Amino acid sequence: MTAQVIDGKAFAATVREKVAGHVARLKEEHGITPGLAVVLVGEDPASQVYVRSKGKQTVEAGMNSYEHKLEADTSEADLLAVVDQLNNDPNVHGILVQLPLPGHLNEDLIINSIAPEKDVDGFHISNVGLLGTGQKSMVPCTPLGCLMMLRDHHGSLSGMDAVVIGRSNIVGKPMAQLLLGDSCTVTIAHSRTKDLPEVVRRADIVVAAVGRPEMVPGDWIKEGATVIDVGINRIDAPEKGEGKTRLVGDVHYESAAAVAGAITPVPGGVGPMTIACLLANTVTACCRANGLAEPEGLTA
Ligand SMILES: Nc1nc2c(c(=O)[nH]1)N[C@@H](CN(C=O)c1ccc(C(=O)N[C@@H](CCC(=O)O)C(=O)O)cc1)CN2
Repeated sequence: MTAQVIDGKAFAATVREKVAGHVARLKEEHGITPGLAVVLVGEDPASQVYVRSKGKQTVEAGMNSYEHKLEADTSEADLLAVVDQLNNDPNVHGILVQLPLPGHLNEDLIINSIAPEKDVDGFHISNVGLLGTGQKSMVPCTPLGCLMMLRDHHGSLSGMDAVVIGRSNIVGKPMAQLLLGDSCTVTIAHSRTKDLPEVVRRADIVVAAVGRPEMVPGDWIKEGATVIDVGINRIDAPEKGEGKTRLVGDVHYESAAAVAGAITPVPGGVGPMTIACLLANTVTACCRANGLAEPEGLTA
C-alpha cells in the first residue's frame, strides 16, 4: 500500500479562506473586526519566524494584528502587565504568548494570567479543564488542526483505535481528549510505555508527538492506518552539502508511507494547520465575546 498524502498546506489554505469569509461577514453585518495580539519575549529565531507568520496571516484574513515584542530580560511583572492590558482591551479578542519563554519566566503563571475567553492557544488551566470535561472551550491549535484533518479524511472517527505518542500539555494530552470526544478508543503512549511497537501496531490512527526525529518506523504501523506526524525536527543533511540541514517528523516517512493508508508529511502537514487554527480560534473567540453564532467547522 502507498499512503495517501494528507496535504496540510492545502487544507490550511481552505481553513484560512473560511476564516476570511467569517471575518468579512463580521465586518459587514456587525461592524466588528476580530483582533489577535501576539506577545514575543526575546529573540529566539524560530519564534520570530512563527510570530511574523502569525501576524501576516492574521492581516491577510482581514483581522487586526497587534504585536508586542519584549526584551529577553523582561521581568515577570512587566510581562504580566502587558497581558493585563490586553485582557482589558476590547479590540483584542485573542491573546497568545509565544513559547518557549526565556527560562526566568514562569510559563504556567503567564499563561494562566490570560483571560480564558481570549486564550486562543487553549493552554489556560480553565480551558484545559473545560476540554477534559467535554465542555465548550478554546482548543489548542495543533491538536485542533490534527482533528480537522482526521475528520476530513475519515468522516466519523467513532470506534477507531487511536494511539497518541507523547504526553505533552500542548499536544499529546489535548489530542487524546479530542479523539476521545470523537468516540475513539484512545491510548496515550510515552517513554515508559511497555512494548511501544505493539501498542502502535494496534492503532487505526497514530498521532506522533514526541519530538524525536524519525522515531516511529514503518514496521510499527498497521496496514492502512492513518498517521499524523506532529514532529518538526531539524537534522543534519550532509547529502545536501556541507552544513546543510532538513526537516523530518517523528515518523520515518518513507517506510511508514509504504504501509499506512494516509500520512501527513513534514514539512507541509500539521505545521501549517497550527497557524490556520489560531486564526479560526480568534474568530471563535470574537463571536463568543459578542454573543454571535460561532463559525461552523472551525471548532472541535
Ligand atoms: N504559544 C504558542 N507557542 C508555540 C506553539 C503554539 O501553538 N503556541 N507552537 C509551536 C510553534 N508554532 C507556532 O507557534 C509553529 C510551528 C511550526 C509551524 C509550521 O508551519 N512548520 C512548517 C515548517 C517550518 C519550517 O520550515 O521550519 C511545517 O511543518 O510545514 C507553524 C507554527 C511552538 N510554540
